[in-house]
Amino acid sequence: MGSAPANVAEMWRARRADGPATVLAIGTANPESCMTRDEFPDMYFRATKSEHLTGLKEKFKRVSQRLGVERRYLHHTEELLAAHPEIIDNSAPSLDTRMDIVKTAVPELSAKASMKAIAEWGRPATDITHLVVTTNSGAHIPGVDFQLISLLGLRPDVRRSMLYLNGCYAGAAALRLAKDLAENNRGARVLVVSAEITVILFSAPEEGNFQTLVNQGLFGDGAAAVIVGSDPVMNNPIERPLFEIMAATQTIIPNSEDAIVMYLTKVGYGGKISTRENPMLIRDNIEKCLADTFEPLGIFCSDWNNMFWAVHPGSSAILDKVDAVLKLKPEKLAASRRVLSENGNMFGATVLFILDELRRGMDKAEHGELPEWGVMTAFGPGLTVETIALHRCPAHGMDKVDQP
Ligand SMILES: CC(C)(COP(=O)(O)OP(=O)(O)OC[C@H]1O[C@@H](n2cnc3c(N)ncnc32)[C@H](O)[C@@H]1OP(=O)(O)O)[C@@H](O)C(=O)NCCC(=O)NCCSC(=O)/C=C/c1ccc(O)cc1
Repeated sequence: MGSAPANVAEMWRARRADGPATVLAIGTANPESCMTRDEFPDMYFRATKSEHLTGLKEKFKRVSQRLGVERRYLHHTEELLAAHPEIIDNSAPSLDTRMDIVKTAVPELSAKASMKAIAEWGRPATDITHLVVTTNSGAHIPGVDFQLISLLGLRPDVRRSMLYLNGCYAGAAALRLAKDLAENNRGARVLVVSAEITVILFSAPEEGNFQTLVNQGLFGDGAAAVIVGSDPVMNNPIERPLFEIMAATQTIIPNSEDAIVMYLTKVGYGGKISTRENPMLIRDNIEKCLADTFEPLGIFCSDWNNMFWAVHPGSSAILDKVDAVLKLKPEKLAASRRVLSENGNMFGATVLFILDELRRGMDKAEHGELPEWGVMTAFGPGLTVETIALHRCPAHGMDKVDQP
């Protein structure tokens, strides 16, 4: 070696960021077509030629009322379903058709959300160093991550991680991965994308199949993009830090492996969601997940109302149980309920929409009302729980750190 080698420990430290991973920008997008809870049953039973199932349609309306979804954006319009009759036939092989649809629809929706995030961030797309993409809608190689390089004009050497089929915890899992990437690679800027097009889950109503009713009343299409990086640049151009990601954990709820099971079949998704048990399993385990995430930070919270909340709204029944066990005031889950009501459950993208909703509160001069510390939590197959400790960034300069 020509020059004296640097101390290995110093070399290692120099490659790592000084500060925690920070959310620097958020963008969201939905398909154009929107259906309200009142409009959807007529379309659904007409498009699937099921209008003779009048009792089931009334039951579907009753179940839909309980799910907490007022409107949803769906890529599968009545016209698209009419053009692909195999999708409405529960016994016809339709996986190829569904995969063809999501192959372009998911990257396009992902790009729409990403462009918004990049525009807000204010730096060129070529400054993105890492890409973490997650979807349950498809399983192509090269995947959505690859398509985004040309759609967004990213560098060909952007380091990509594609997470397929992570269920509803996918968005939080992607954020957890982005945290590690940002903190372990000085100067890294990670684009996180979570996108869902639920045509993969569409099926016609059937007597005795309650699962279908829940699926068709609950899930919606959307994409969210978040830019994560440590040590925000404070000049030329300025980066605007929103939330510091202070801790991120993942755990499995004991004895819950059968609670949500999904798999691809020739007719799209198959599987089972234990609709009665899931709210209870989450209620009984959430406090331990919170303690395991916050206590290593030295935060022992005595009143969870002192935090802001981004809880994945699996359905309103799940939010009700979280509310009850943590004794939360009604406004604490307002962002989760609003996103569920306005978009449906968009799997992994949902918590990122909620984060966007929370920061909009900050932007609307409600900054003082958002507590300094907050929680993101998401649930999915496993049952897997992701829990993230968030620290709201001060509008300018540094807040002193208070215990919640
Ligand atoms: C809306 C539910 C389903 C029912 O609400 P409820 O307040 O308990 O309602 P009721 O007890 O009044 O029941 C309403 C109707 O539904 C019926 N029902 C009530 N549960 C039943 C029942 N399990 N059987 C069959 N009839 C019933 C009940 O009999 C009744 O029928 P009817 O008297 O004719 O009006 C509610 O329990 C609920 O929201 N449960 C939680 C749903 C849930 O687990 N969500 C998790 C979403 S996360 C997720 O699914 C992820 C998916 C995923 C996706 C993609 C991936 O790649 C991976 C994963």
